[in-house]
Amino acid sequence: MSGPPIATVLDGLATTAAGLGAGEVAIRQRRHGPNRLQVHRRKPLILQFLGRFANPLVLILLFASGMSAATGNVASFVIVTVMVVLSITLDFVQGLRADNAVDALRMTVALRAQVLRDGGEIALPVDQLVPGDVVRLAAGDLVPADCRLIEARDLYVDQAMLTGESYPAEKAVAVGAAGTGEAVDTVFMGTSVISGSALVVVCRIGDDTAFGRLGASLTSLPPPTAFEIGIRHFGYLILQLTVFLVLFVVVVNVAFARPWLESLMFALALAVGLTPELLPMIVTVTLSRGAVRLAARRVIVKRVAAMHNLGAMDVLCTDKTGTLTEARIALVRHLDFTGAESERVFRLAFLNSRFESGLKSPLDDAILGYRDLDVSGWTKIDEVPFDFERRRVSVLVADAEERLLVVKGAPEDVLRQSTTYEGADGAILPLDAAARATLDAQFAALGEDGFRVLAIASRAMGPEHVSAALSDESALVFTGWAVFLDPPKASATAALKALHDVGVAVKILTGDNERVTRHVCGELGLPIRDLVTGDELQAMSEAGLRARVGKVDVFCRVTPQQKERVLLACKASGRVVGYLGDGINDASAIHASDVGISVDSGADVAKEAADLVLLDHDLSVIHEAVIEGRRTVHNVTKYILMGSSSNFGNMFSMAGAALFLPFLPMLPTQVLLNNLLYDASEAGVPFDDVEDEALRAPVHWDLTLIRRFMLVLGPVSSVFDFLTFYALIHLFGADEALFQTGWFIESLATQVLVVFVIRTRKRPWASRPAAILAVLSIGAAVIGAVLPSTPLGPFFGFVAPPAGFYLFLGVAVVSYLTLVEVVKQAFYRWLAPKVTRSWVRRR
Ligand SMILES: Nc1ncnc2c1ncn2[C@@H]1O[C@H](COP(=O)(O)OP(=O)(O)OP(=O)(O)O)[C@@H](O)[C@H]1O
Ligand SMILES: [Mg+2]
Repeated sequence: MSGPPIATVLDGLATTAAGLGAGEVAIRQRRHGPNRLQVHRRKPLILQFLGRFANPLVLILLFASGMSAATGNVASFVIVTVMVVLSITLDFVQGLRADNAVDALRMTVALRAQVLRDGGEIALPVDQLVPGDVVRLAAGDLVPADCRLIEARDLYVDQAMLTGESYPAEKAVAVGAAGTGEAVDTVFMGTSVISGSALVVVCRIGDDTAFGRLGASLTSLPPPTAFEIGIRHFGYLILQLTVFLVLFVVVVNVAFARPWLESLMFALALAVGLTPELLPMIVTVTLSRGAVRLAARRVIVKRVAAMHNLGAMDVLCTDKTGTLTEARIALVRHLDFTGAESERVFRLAFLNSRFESGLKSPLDDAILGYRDLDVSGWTKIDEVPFDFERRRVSVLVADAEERLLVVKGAPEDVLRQSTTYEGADGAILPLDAAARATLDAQFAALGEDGFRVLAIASRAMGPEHVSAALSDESALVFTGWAVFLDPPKASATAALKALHDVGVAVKILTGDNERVTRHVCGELGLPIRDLVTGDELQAMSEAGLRARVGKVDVFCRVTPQQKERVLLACKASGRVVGYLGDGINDASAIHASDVGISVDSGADVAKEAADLVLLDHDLSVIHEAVIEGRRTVHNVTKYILMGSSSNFGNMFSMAGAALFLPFLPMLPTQVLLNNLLYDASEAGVPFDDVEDEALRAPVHWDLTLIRRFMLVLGPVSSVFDFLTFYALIHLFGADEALFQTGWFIESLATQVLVVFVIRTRKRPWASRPAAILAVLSIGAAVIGAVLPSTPLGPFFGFVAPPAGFYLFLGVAVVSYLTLVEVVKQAFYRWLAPKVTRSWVRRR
């Protein structure tokens, strides 16, 4: 890793064990700035705004209108410019407000570090760290900056993010100054603590870190969701149509030897009209609105794009502790081989939990919280930290008389390493088949009653034994059971039912054993069709797992890797899969899922990998999040269906009209005004309501549906346009200006008001639109109808239409909407594709 050696950077950073004082922190904050990466900072607002103009269509349009200004048509230039600026501003302001809202929410779940300052220890958002801060690291933490170790115990970090090495790297305080190199006593930003603990001093922050200097290359964006890909494909579809229409119009006009500049501007205005330029804004605003609504339920959406996957999610995998059970685990018994309460068992369990320095689990908290014990006579010599493969933890401790390796862990795993047991009066007896059978029966009985159990074992060590290793965890003496109660959560049953009712299947992926899990499921009324254990999983082929995974409701005694494997198999079988978990052992599964969910109190690595963070560890809010996700997909789809049917039909007929009319069917500025009013009316779509029926099942983005909708309803709109042409010319004897005016009014009214039909699959009157959408849509239609008769009219080249025209307009609009309604009903009954599972996001 490049950059100045950390030792040099450290010079002059006088740090005491008390941490920095407030005054010093302020000075350093001013000098070094926030501990944040450049790539995560936003561009200045003005650049963001100007960036919106860097759209080829807009540029050509501005250029062309500049040309026409040069040839005398200044009004057109002014109108085009104002319209472009207005439209971009509408988009920009709405989008910005949405982004700000989401950012503010994200801040509330920002990662925090345990920092020593002013003699105390506090949790601070990591961006407030300065060089010289003293930070405490524990298993599951993300390293917040480049730091040098002051103290470390069995510290292993995952540096794959920086070095690509997938195996854990051991870190230790360097002994002596020489020859340390940079890596062994240094931990880097972006890496994570796998096990052990440390006290470190911050040396480099933000862009000065090794991670920061690698720049944007590493902090690559997550792969797009299927919804994002779908939207992109929709963009391509529109682009093809646009190119086709523009070329068509230009060729026709050139063939008829019409004024080329005006023809070009007309073609460009059509292109602008066709482009769903509001789409990004609609998507952003819809998502952020969803995120804000969820925040009220104390669910923070970290990555808004995941909302769509949430709407499509049909399987939710979850861990057990804290989600399905109360997080408050209690130690209730400490039993010896005979099944009697034993002080010795408690003392060993207590020693183990007390001296264990790695990952503290709720089980440790339960042991330490049970009763205080004086262990001042004991010193800790070494430890073999807990990991989720071994499922046990050992500490090597000594007092005046003896030196002991104390082991506690999952009964299966501890018993496998035990050869003897402590009998009633402290006698060490061989763990023969009969004794094992007794223990198995005890363990089974406790599990049957829903108790979680850890086995406690020990091994006497000689004084020459100064460190503990994995190989010491053998020939153990089984001592007894620590028995815990982890009662099911009262609210979980209702939460599970709510999810089931809206088409989300729940699977449990737990590191705990089968009996306890069955017991919890029984209490919660969760049926188990099929159950697979980690050992069975190990023997299963990928294809075998994929075929079976759909019916398996519970996976137990699974390792973190197996959790991830189950998730990937589930995804590969065509499901959109969420994962809810809070531990280090859940991080890779969260990462592999379509919707990763964690809790605020969870491990850093789990929070970091998650798309959603729950402020309360509560399953019931997931149901609401799912509904919110579905709502966003529905509202974005509405906008797209609007744009691709009615708006598309209008632009299409305009291009067609250019064929046989001796003049332009609408002036370029009128086309742009039409488009602006249409856009303004659509700005209400993100706020629209979605009927309950549409929220009852997972929703999938479906380009086939959109394409068919376009092909069926686009022509319906065109038929009406041509009827209007006919009426204007033959009923009202329209000249150029009246024709353009009449068609402006009619096309705007139809394409804006059709939202009331398209927004629902039900009858329009059976589903009420949001007030804002109704006001904007009706407002746009009315403005369009009235504007030509106002003093502003002539400015746009309009004339006041005769009274009879408005009668015609009323009839035309009503019959158009009726026809669309009839076609819509037929479409959803016969033509719409049945729900496909084609859009599963793959990472
Ligand atoms: N601190 C500990 N000391 C000893 N053994 C432990 C400790 N924590 C966990 N274990 C063992 O490891 C097993 C798996 O851990 P844990 O239950 O936390 O996994 P999990 O997958 O997160 O489960 P859950 O779904 O209940 O959250 C436990 O059932 C227990 O046997
Ligand atoms: Mg867990």
